[in-house]
Amino acid sequence: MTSPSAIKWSANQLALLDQRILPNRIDYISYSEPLAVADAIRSMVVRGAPAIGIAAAYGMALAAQQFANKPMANAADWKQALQPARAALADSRPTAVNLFWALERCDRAIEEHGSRDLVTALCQLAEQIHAEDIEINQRIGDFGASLIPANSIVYTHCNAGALATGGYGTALGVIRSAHRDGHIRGVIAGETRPWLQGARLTSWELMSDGIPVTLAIEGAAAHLMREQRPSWIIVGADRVAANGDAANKIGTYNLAIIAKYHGVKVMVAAPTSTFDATIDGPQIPIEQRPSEEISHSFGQRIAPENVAIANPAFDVTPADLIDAIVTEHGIIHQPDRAKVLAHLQAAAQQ
Ligand SMILES: CSC[C@@H](O)[C@@H](O)C(=O)COP(=O)(O)O
Repeated sequence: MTSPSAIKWSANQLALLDQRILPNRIDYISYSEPLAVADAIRSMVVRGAPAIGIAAAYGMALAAQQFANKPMANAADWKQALQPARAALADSRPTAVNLFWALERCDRAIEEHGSRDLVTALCQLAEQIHAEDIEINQRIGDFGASLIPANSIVYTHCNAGALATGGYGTALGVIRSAHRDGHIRGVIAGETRPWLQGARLTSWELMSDGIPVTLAIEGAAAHLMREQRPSWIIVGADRVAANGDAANKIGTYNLAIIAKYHGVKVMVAAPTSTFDATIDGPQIPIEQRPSEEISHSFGQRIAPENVAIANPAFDVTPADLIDAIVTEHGIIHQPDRAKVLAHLQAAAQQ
């Protein structure tokens, strides 16, 4: 796999690959301030649900480093000291539940370590979350690939690749594993307005790995599904709810409806850290992004001044349009509440 890492951590320093300028420039930005990490998440320097969670964990490690030389009596002192950083990170992007999952793991580390070397503990935890994610994606990739028939064209949306995760990717992990198995004839990547993750990131990631990819605008999806007969739509998720509904990049719901009409199957590839068993699909908070992302393109105004703009960053695909949810623990076929909860219960026992 040849894509550069989205997140680098060495000698207790964080560097994030600036995904806003890919693929034209490969630049890393260094971070020593947790509030700057929150800004980096909000402004899409780092994006993709698992990568957001990993970056947030490193943000908490950086926050702890700022208090390395201040005496803390107990966990409550640490919690209070780290609260502004935690609040800023939690406020950065609302839909990706991996963000809150990572922050909750940090909360538990604070409780466990109290006044004992919490700086080291949070640094180690962030590194562990990062390393685990790569391994998890490889498992998702192999489970997902087992569903891809030989000689397949598959269709993906946004970027759920190495760039969106610790490495390897979720949806692109499935595609990587299926390509390794010789089952991929081609990948169609939807360009993904307005941030163009498909055009800028997915096509670049797949080309770097020698996986044949064709870039298309979203409006071509129905036409391409009829003409090219992909075997699967394969996407990632920002949050999978208890009833099996899945929030992912805006436009995923459209694709799932078009797929149903054309008899194309829909796969959601996501780690169990992307599940939120506390709510159903309709309760998933949907991030609304700034209107300038739609009214402007490459710094140039393209819509009339003052036009009303809707810019939801995600939509929710109902479970009955999803054929398989693939996690690091296996495959949930035709997901529903009972299957999702049973899968999570079994995963917790492993
Ligand atoms: C493995 S990434 C899964 C999702 O986070 C991905 O499909 C997606 O929608 C990313 O959206 P983004 O707005 O680029 O963060």
